[in-house]
Amino acid sequence: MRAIIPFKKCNAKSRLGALLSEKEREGFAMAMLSDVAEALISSGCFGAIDILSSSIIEIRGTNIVLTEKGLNEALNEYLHKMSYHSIHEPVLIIMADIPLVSIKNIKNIASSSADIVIVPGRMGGTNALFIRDPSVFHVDYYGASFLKHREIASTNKLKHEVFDSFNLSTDIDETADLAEVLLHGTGYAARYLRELGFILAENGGRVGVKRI
Ligand SMILES: Nc1nc2c(ncn2[C@@H]2O[C@H](COP(=O)(O)OP(=O)(O)OP(=O)(O)O)[C@@H](O)[C@H]2O)c(=O)[nH]1
Ligand SMILES: C[C@H](OP(=O)(O)O)C(=O)O
Repeated sequence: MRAIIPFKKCNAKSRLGALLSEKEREGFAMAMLSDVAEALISSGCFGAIDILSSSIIEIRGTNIVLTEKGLNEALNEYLHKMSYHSIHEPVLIIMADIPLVSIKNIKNIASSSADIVIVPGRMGGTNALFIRDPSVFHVDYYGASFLKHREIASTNKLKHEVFDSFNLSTDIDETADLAEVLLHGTGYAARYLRELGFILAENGGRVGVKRI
């Protein structure tokens, strides 16, 4: 089985622009990517971990596949190339912005008997996708991609499962999401935010963050 992480480094996490400079957003995106890569490596489930990006990135135990294409185009080209080269191997596509992911989460997905495992992100996204046979599936991210991926699986008559997990559904997109990293994170991303001076703060009854 192989893992694929799409990763945008240039102007990464633009929705966090109110609190973090461009350089800090890139650093934070790299820290989250490192957490995801570490969980994948430690799970021992993958023969290869490929990062699809337009930037040259070095993370121990991973390969970089350079591409200038957008998210969907890059991933679908990757899947298509696997079929073209007769590589019949399941893949796990996993986003780089889910730093709470655990080794157990990865092992649970990898042990599923379904053809497709869809891990929803909050507000309609797809945070991870296990695809047993990449020749019969394509991705369609953005918008309500969770619904689109479920539809693609149904149309292709593939047995699919929805994976329910707090860690995996927590993608870090907006300012409020940073609180989840400080509350639950134990890795690079949580450390990065703390080093920048982020702490938890009361925010009208809910927990938010502030920078000191
Ligand atoms: N290779 C590649 N990966 C991408 C691209 N756009 C987003 N990604 C990755 O896809 C995943 C989900 O993307 P988003 O949540 O939109 O992250 P983002 O684009 O850094 O954040 P925003 O700028 O706030 O939209 C993350 O792992 C990103 O690094 C792209 O154009 N190419
Ligand atoms: C790429 C997109 O990510 P979001 O913008 O929902 O974090 C999705 O999951 O379809």
